[in-house]
Amino acid sequence: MKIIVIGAGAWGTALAVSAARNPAGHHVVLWARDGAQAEAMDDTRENARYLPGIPLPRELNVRGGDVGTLMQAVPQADLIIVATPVAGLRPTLALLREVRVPIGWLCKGFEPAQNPQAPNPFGLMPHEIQAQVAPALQAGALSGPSFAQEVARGQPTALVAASRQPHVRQALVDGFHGPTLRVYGNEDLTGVEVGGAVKNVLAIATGLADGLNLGLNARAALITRGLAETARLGGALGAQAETFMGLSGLGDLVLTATGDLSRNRRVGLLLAEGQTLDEAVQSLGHVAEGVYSARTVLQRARHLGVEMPITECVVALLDGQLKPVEAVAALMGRDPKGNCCERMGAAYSLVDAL
Ligand SMILES: NC(=O)c1ccc[n+]([C@@H]2O[C@H](COP(=O)([O-])OP(=O)(O)OC[C@H]3O[C@@H](n4cnc5c(N)ncnc54)[C@H](O)[C@@H]3O)[C@@H](O)[C@H]2O)c1
Ligand SMILES: O=P(O)(O)OC[C@H](O)CO
Repeated sequence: MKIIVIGAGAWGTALAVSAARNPAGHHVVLWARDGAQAEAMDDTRENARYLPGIPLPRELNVRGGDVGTLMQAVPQADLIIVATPVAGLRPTLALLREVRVPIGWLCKGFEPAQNPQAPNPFGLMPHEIQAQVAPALQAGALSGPSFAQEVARGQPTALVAASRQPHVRQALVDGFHGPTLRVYGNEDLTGVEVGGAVKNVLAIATGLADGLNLGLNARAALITRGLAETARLGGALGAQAETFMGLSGLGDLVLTATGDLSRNRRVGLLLAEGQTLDEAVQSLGHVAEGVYSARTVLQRARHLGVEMPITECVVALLDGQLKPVEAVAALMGRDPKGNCCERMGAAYSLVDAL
């Protein structure tokens, strides 16, 4: 297959490396918007800025800079991957709107509201952005628990190819399934996108709780209740409940909330250390989508009448309305409702210990 990966951040580079090493013998082009970055990567055979220490295989073609050059290469592709953050999805899909080969995006997040004055002021999920700017595309998402560094090193990983169109799912499987990377199809694109976006918000919360030494019990409570609020939002948006028990739901939530390679978890840890949000974001050097998605997730939940208490606390923290210790107290100190064993009330003593 001929595969173009647009976006040479950590994840686009890792997947391009993985596809180029695939025994199926794909022809892979990795395209960076920064021409100088592309040249440096081609010279040194390393993405020193976003994925240092991983040699780029000889088979991987690195290109960049001129969008015209990219658009010349596009007609020869069998599969196009948009590897930008959510912030780059809208313009990139608009550029590709006439393309008729399968397209997959990798970003995990909800877009911030474009125009707060509009009649429907909510930010969108990736597939909703596509429906708006490029409705005729054959498209879907590649998601699931996957740190770029591990995929690039060839460590075993399982992903989800989500699309309502079976041939798009198949193209994503054909492009990336291999000896160390398993790719499973799922038609529930909404569920996969909700899982991928909300876990980033929840990872900020677990990073914060871990940074304040609340302990492993609190972390497990946050993950469990976080999964419950993710599934509530997903259900209200039309997702299937079982998606949240799979790789792109529970799987990605556990990885991101507990794995120290996570940039979102790192934001929570840095805030707990006393850094400001700006300092935390700057020091990452990579995108942490939860920072940009949290408000939209909450807006959509409120609009649908869905309760998302952990997301509420993360938004209040990011907006500076709560200090880290106050956010954690708010997270853990909710009134128990219904079945109290299932509620955060079980963790009250952790707050008292603060
Ligand atoms: N890194 C991972 O392990 C991983 C795994 C799965 C999914 N993702 C998701 O993939 C997406 C990309 O993550 P990443 O790790 O590659 O990020 P990164 O921070 O490593 O790199 C971001 C890349 O996007 C480019 N970029 C930034 N803003 C842009 C814009 N507005 N338009 C176009 N390009 C832009 C940058 O130049 C850079 O090449 C995110 O949504 C992330 O949640 C990342
Ligand atoms: O580093 P994070 O927090 O952006 O998470 C990366 C991946 O989404 C994990 O699946």
